[in-house]
Order: sequence, then structure tokens, then C-alpha cells
Amino acid sequence: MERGKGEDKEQVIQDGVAAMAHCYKGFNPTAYLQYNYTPPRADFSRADSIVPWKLGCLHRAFTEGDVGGEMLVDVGSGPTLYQVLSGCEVFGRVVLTDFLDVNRRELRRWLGEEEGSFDWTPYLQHVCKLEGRSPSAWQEKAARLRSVVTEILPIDVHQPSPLPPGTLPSPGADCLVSSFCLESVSPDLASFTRALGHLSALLKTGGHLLLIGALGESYYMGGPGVRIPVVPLDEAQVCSSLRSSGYTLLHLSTYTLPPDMRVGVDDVTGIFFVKARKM
Ligand SMILES: Nc1ncnc2c1ncn2[C@@H]1O[C@@H](CSCCNC[C@@H]2Cc3ccc([N+](=O)[O-])cc3CN2)[C@@H](O)[C@H]1O
Repeated sequence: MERGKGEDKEQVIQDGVAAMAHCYKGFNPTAYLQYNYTPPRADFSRADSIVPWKLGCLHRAFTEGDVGGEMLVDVGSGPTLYQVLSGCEVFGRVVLTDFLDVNRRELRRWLGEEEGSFDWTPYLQHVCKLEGRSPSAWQEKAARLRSVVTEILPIDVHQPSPLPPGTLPSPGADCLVSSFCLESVSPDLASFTRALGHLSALLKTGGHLLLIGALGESYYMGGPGVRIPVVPLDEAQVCSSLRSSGYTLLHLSTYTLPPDMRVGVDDVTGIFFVKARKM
């Protein structure tokens, strides 16, 4: 029997998603952290370093007074925690999520204070300074973060329901944050936009989305010899995808990588920070 055009389209979508999942089989959290979350990309002595810029955007977004509630969900956490260091002071319940068990295990290592976990101390100290606290309050912040992270769950943004059933209260989360995930897991722009729509289903009406992503990136190294394709985005495409997924854009800022931040682990040219609201 002849397959309908809709079935063929759906099959193409599923094939693209499956191919992306296959790319992630070799993802290496330790290498990824080394590539992106150590100097020069995480150099707290440089005003033009990438991580201080990201932490500043997140601090402002979480503390300017309009974001609040009980539950924050971080979509596609990877092995990183920096994206919730400001939000953990605002929300009583923080849910971390990732597609890969290796990343969920890396997060549990730090949260469980296990030997050999990644050292987030400089990040904690920097965010304490942004909050007008002494950097020595970093241990209090670490304890706060450990106290509010209630779950570390599997997620697949290509599913209409990306999280396990029953994870969220019925209205949805009060706020979502997602950093460098959607463009790195979507085979094409249409898939990126669909994933944004799936995230909307996790968020209550009136809730906020804080989205950090790469501009102009076509690949990145997820480990030695692990080259992962990325949807190259520009600002206009990001704004259009947000609009067509039912978000109202509240703020967009961008960062252009200085030459010495281009260290060969990807071809990213810039970074966007979006604050949006589900209306
Ligand atoms: N279907 C899925 N649903 C949800 N998450 C999924 C799915 N598949 C994989 N994942 C999950 O999503 C992944 C998130 S890490 C994605 C990395 N993004 C690209 C990388 C990041 C980066 C960082 C810093 C800087 N910089 O300039 O400082 C630049 C760049 C640009 N390159 C990974 O955790 C995977 O496990």
C-alpha cells in the first residue's frame, strides 16, 4: 500500500532525530567540560571571556524581578551546572535533565560531593560576587544548590512530551532554562523550532524561558574524534522560531567570540541570550 506524504515526512523527521541520537553515543563529559568550561572560555580574570558573559546574563534575568515561582527546569543540562547558579536562589525546586546517562551521572557526582567531580568553585564565587556577596559565600551557594536540586531526569526535546509523565505539576514549570542544547541536538531548523514548541508544553502560561545558544555553529567536538553537527542559527531565525512556538521575546543579547576564544572545538562565531515568555 502506498505511504501517504505525511507518513513519509514523519519518517524523515524520525530518521533525522535518530541520526542525531547516534551522534551522541561518543559524547565525553570530561572532555566537553575541558573544551568549554576552563580558560580561555572560562577565564574570570577577563571581562571578554564567554562564561562571565553568560553568568552575567543569567544573573540579570533571574534577579530583575519578573521571574519567580516554585519550579525551575533546566533542559539539556549536559554535565554543567553554571546555568542554574543564579536560579537556585529564586526557586525552591530545580530539576536538571539530560538525554545521556553519562551526563546525569556527572551531575550526580558533583551534587553528591564525590571525588574527582568538576570543580565549579570559581563559578560559584563569581556568581556570589554578582549577587553582592563575598566570594567566600560560595560554600553557602553550593549548599543551596544541592538543597534545591530535587531530580536529575532523562529528557528528549524531540518528543511532544520531553519529560517522563508526572514530572511536572499540571500548569507546568514556572521557568525553563536551556543552554546550548536545542541547536546541537536538532537535525535542521524545522526540528529546532519543533523542539522549542515541545518545551513550551513544559512551561506554564506566563512562565519564562531563558535560552542560551550558539550562533553560526555547524559542528562541535563532543569528545576526542566525536564531531557533532549543529544547526547554524542567526538572530533572525532564533526570533522567528520563538515567535512561531508561542513565545514573546522580552530580551535578546549577543556575544561575538574574540579570536582567541575560537579554540578549535567548534566553529561557533557568537552566542545569543534570550529571555522570553509563554503567553
Ligand atoms: N534529544 C535530546 N533532547 C535533550 N537533550 C539532548 C538530546 N540529545 C542530546 N542531548 C543533550 O544535549 C547536549 C547539550 S551539550 C550541547 C553542546 N552544544 C554545543 C557546544 C556548547 C558550547 C559551550 C560553550 C561555548 N563557548 O563559546 O563558550 C560554545 C559552545 C558551542 N558548542 C548533551 O548534553 C546531550 O546529552
